[in-house]
Amino acid sequence: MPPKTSFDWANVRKRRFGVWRYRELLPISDNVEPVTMCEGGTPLIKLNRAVDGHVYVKFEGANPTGSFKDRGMTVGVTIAKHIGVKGVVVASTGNTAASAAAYAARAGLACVVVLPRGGVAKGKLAQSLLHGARIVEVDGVFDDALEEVFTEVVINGKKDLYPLNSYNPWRLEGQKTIAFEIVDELSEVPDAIVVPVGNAGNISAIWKGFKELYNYGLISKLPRMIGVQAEGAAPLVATWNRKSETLLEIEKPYTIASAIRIGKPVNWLKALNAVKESNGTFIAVSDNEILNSVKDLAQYEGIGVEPASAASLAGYRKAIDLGILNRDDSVVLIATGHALKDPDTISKIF
Ligand SMILES: Cc1ncc(COP(=O)(O)O)c(C=O)c1O
Ligand SMILES: N[C@@H](CCOP(=O)(O)O)C(=O)O
Repeated sequence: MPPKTSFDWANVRKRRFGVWRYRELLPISDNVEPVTMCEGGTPLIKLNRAVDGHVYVKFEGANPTGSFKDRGMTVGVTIAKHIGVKGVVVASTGNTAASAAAYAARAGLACVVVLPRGGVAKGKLAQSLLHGARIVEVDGVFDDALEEVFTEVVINGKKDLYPLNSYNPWRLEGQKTIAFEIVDELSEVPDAIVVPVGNAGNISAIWKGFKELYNYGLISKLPRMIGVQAEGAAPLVATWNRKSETLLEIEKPYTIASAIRIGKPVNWLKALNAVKESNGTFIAVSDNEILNSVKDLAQYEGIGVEPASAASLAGYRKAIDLGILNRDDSVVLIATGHALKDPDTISKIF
């Protein structure tokens, strides 16, 4: 017998479509007021021309700051405000920073963003500035920025700044609602979910969401989780392919998709478990395949995404070629961020 929950699809569907529709499945008591901007409730768009078959894009670029990070931030910043911290801190390739800055502003909290110098797309940097974050730049890549947050804030215990990268479990609680929305809208579970992977929080969170629905008896099957990384920044693909029990880190990750230019994903073990338990896999795609997918989503479907987001379409195509997925499988591709985030890279396509 599955455990009991007061959650009921018919009831929750009376509420606005978005993260807080699923409040019964978020571990936050009713008396806590959310810091929200109506995040989530993003479009699930069936692809007509870029690929054949039953393939949908979950367009997370439609969130308030233009990426899926807002789902995690609404919950994380709600908790930060509730526990009474002065501010929040994140390391970021740009989207986490933009989202943290916006939600902190809304909550009246300070925000410090630690960024890899020269490694953040223009649109994202502008968002952090716009929302009043304090920007600290470090030499190196995202992993060095996260190390800085770990040593300065977590290890040295600067208690007035609350860390909000995706090792913070509240972030994943918000992001798991992607799974709830997919089931809510399709009224069934797709055969596979294809997710671009960087720090590996999102794939872990989405799997957590599906498993919760399953464990509560609200769905009767689980999807396969397919994680996609860029060839030059694919520590999880290497770890998976070589069946390593420790993470095979990449010291100098590089890909044109700066959002997933990450060599030491903090959620690597959760992500490996998600893929293993779901009978999924990790796939590497080239920068060219990513850029072609950006163009195809834009020009065949009208969907404008930043490069990292298009890794899901590139990964889907590769999964079909390799026989990992069939053309008649129903598949949801997570398109993680909006095209306007990274105009410079996109203009290089043409
Ligand atoms: C646009 C975009 N796509 C994908 C990812 C990867 O998500 P995750 O770090 O949760 O694996 C990120 C951030 O890391 C991102 O900003
Ligand atoms: N691409 C991410 C990297 C950090 O991810 P997080 O989910 O751990 O915050 C970003 O936008 O910074």
